[in-house]
Amino acid sequence: GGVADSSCNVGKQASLDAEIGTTTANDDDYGEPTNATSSARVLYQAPTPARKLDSVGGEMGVAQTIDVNREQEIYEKIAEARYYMVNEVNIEPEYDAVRDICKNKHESCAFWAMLGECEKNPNYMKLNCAPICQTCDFLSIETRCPLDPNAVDALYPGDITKMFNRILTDPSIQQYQPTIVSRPEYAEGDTAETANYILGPWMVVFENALTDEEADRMIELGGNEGYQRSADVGRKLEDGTYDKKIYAGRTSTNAWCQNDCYEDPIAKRLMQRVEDITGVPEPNSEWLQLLRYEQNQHYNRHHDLIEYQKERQCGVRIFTLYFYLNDVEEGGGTEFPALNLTVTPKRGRAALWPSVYDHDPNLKDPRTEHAALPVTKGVKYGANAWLHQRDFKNPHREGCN
Ligand SMILES: O=C(O)CCC(=O)C(=O)O
Ligand SMILES: [Fe+2]
Repeated sequence: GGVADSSCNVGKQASLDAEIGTTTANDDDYGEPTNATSSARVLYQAPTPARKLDSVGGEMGVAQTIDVNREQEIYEKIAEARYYMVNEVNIEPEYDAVRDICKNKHESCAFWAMLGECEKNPNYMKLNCAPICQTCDFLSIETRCPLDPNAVDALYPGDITKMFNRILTDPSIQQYQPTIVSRPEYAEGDTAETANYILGPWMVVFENALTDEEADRMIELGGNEGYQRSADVGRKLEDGTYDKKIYAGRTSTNAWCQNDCYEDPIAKRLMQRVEDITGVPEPNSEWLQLLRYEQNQHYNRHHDLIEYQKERQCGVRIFTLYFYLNDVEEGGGTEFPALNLTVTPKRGRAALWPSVYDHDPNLKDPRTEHAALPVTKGVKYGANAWLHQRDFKNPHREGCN
């Protein structure tokens, strides 16, 4: 089985593509950007027609077009880039991972670099004109998105037990009606005969995690954002990010509670509740994933933890808080095979489980593998809150994670 796709990479390409539209330059003086709408590319096409020399810079990716008015400066840029590629990138071991992918991807890279765009529009230029900007190192996500050595984790060893004990005792949380379904040891006074829970990882079901109005509103917000076929984590790409893959083992549709949904007062209240219940700061949470299963749709046995995120700024997923948003006519339970446990969907209910061990909160706890059983009658709506060791939202906006 795979793992549920995280919203980690969503929107990255779109924002990179958008960047180039903001590249501006002054008509009379190439050096000074203005707020004029003309892009460097448009500017380049007038007043003198381009002269395309296929041989110039072609060994560093796309051959560069030469503007006859700025010929000398563009040739200089290309010569400097060649020197950098031959004497640094092709030799130094630190470039091993990026050497083969460091290419100028646009014919105007040298022209733009001559205008100072590597500094003015770095997000686009450093990725798409890396030889000319001399930023091949930027093509590896480890370099582009370095880990902060001072970042604080949400969980250290022992914190999961503390958290669940707080959930069971803190008066402000009892309104959500937590019941323990699994815990590592018997509570004081309980025995195998009297306990109505199993021995396993910590797991709690809340009978009243959200009101009917809140549940209905979340379903409606998902509809507004638009439900699309759910994906899993796919292949690793050249720059260290991951593809998404559609597969027959996960047939639901989902929406992400970003943008308008994220600003909705009821969605905001729910995100705040996730923080209140778990104590994990809101920025550590992915945007709520709003799910819709029609008849026969399901999600095969899988684990929510995504291994590669251990090395990313957000860290691994540590908890899932899963909300059931409607009553399902038949089927659609969440099955935990290792625990011999199935949570039945019911509007207002939620289940909370860790993806990691209490003694090592960066290590996957395989006991919380689970599946969404097929809906056999009716429709099922749910919502995933996936909580990470560290800040998820801000790195995501930078194209990291
Ligand atoms: O729909 C469910 O019951 C569980 C969904 C799930 O496990 C997931 O989306 O990762
Ligand atoms: Fe899951």
